[in-house]
Amino acid sequence: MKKIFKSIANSANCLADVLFPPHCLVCDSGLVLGETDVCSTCLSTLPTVNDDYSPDSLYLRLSIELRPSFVWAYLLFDSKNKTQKILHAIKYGDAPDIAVRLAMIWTDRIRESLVEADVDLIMPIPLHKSKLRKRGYNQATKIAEGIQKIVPIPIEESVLIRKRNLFIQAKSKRAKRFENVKQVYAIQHIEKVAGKHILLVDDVLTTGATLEACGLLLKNAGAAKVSVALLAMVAD
Ligand SMILES: O=P(O)(O)OC[C@H]1O[C@H](OP(=O)(O)OP(=O)(O)O)[C@H](O)[C@@H]1O
Ligand SMILES: NC(=O)CC[C@H](N)C(=O)O
Repeated sequence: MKKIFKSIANSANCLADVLFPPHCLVCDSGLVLGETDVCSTCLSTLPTVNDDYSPDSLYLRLSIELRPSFVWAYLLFDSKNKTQKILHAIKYGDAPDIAVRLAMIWTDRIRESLVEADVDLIMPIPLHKSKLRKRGYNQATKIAEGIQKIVPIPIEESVLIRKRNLFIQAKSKRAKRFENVKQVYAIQHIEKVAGKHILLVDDVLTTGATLEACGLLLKNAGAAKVSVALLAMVAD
């Protein structure tokens, strides 16, 4: 029975591909066999932090108080660039799979340093439960899943919580972003944090206010080290 349903679902997918051929999320060209979400040309020409920008500026955006052990960011985000299109598709366009895939590509490149960093737990920046219900997934969790497929570190989602849903960072000006994050995040089950090296994961960093707020909560709860991994960062 399961097999019959599977083959009906496969045929429906094939029919949908014929009627509505898939297009690249970035350049809108038709995708060829083997390509999903983003065409290989766009994938190979995405602006990356290391190639196009100094990764040191990411450290500078996070406070001395947080002092992350490692910071990683893959793509450079600029208004109207390819990265913005991808991140908007991930966040607002119901395209979570590309988040997993990009995280896998990127983790494969940094695999050695990630293994060496000896991280105990991955914690995606949480969404408020009402937003999670509406979006259907947390984009940061999808990125964490991609990382985990390459380097198997447990993902822990019961510690960091988003208790208020009042603000959207993407719509706020710089100073307001630091105000927004106060009182928004909280932690529970702090026994899971003590002495651990935690890798905080998010889709994009702009001011660093979100990571800072969550990272300091974890440090104050006894985390031994906090590191940071971002699919993208906004250029200064
Ligand atoms: O570095 P910052 O200035 O803090 O900005 C980064 C944050 O902004 C976005 O969240 P946003 O509230 O826009 O969206 P979401 O909750 O809908 O994912 C993004 O997902 C990061 O979490
Ligand atoms: N949340 C962010 O800071 C994303 C950067 C940008 N404002 C965008 O969404 O296009």
